[in-house]
Amino acid sequence: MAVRVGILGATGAVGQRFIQLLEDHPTFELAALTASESSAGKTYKEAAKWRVNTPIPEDVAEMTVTETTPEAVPDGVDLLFSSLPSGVAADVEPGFLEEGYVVSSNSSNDRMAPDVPLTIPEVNPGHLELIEVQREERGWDGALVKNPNCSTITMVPTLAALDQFGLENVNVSTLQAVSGAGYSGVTSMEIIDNAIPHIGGEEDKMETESRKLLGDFDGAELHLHEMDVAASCNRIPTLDGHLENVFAETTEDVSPEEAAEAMREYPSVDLHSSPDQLIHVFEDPGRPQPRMDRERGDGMQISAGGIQKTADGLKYNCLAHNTIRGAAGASVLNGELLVEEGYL
Ligand SMILES: NC(=O)C1=CN([C@@H]2O[C@H](COP(=O)(O)OP(=O)(O)OC[C@H]3O[C@@H](n4cnc5c(N)ncnc54)[C@H](OP(=O)(O)O)[C@@H]3O)[C@@H](O)[C@H]2O)C=CC1
Ligand SMILES: N[C@@H](CC(=O)OP(=O)(O)O)C(=O)O
Repeated sequence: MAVRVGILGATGAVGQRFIQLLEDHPTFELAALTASESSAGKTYKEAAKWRVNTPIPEDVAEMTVTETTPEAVPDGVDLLFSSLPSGVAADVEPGFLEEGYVVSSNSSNDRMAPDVPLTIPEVNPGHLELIEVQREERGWDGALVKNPNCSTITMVPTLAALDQFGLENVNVSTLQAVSGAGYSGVTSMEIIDNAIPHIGGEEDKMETESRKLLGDFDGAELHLHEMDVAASCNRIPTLDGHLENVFAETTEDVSPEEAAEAMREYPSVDLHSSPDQLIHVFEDPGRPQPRMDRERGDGMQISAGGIQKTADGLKYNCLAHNTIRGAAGASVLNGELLVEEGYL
């Protein structure tokens, strides 16, 4: 079954990744591209400054970009991927949901709303059932699903694997690539020969979203995981791939070997964009590294390594591609889950 999809914010950095990932997708057929008023009416190749490392698909290059309104989206589109700036998304996403669209959104607005599923299909697919609560409370026929922040999604699968040992406190320090800030986010003068020890809003997102992702949904309400999470977020001069140093305290004693096995064996799911193995664990303590490991599993696999014991638990490093697993790929995977679960 082909599902006709659209991209809200299709000309942006994440929008371009969506187009790349949707080329030759077995289920999704791209039928709508939206952006701001200044791009509307132009062909995609005129409107977008294409910066992805594969050519614009020829058919997409000639498609006309429309305004980001429900009326502008052609008939027959059922699923929308959203990569709008979060302030814009907060204003316009509800209009699409009221018109009955299913929206898989990468934008950060509403991620912590109690009736919005924040999902990683391999970690908490059951949270999708919050859609029923959402429809009841908001009175719309559509469905809004969010994927987490790119730094959060890099760490959470590894924590999900360790949760069986009783996660109590988690501290994490990040080394984040410049693409996370968008093409014009940090200037070369700011970042070359430098590191910036602050990324606005990022620490709070890691501290809250991770507890929601690992929380329990009881059929009516979602209860956050009880662990405490403290994050320190840093921008470094890599292009893509967020590397993170995690310190996890557990109630049970766990050896590095047991932790590595738990991560390696943490199950993936049978969806097109999900890697065969969710977490690759390196023996070499010098891995993972952004340049060498971000493309693993077509950018969808999480890498981990350097697992060592601490007084109260473990420390290790993890890494993921921030604009694929951390953004567009995460939304596409959520779209595949929505299809699998019958929401489309
Ligand atoms: N860059 C990244 O790696 C990551 C980004 N994100 C999040 O994804 C979202 C998009 O980020 P990114 O792609 O970098 O952003 P960009 O600025 O590159 O792209 C923004 C997109 O939104 C459109 N847009 C802007 N304003 C409006 C408006 N008023 N009405 C309709 N469309 C509008 C733009 O269209 P136009 O070209 O016409 O201006 C463009 O298509 C953000 O919420 C960001 O926080 C999340 C994870 C990673
Ligand atoms: N803040 C992230 C990217 C981002 O836009 O995150 P979010 O999806 O939470 O808005 C980074 O700079 O790497």
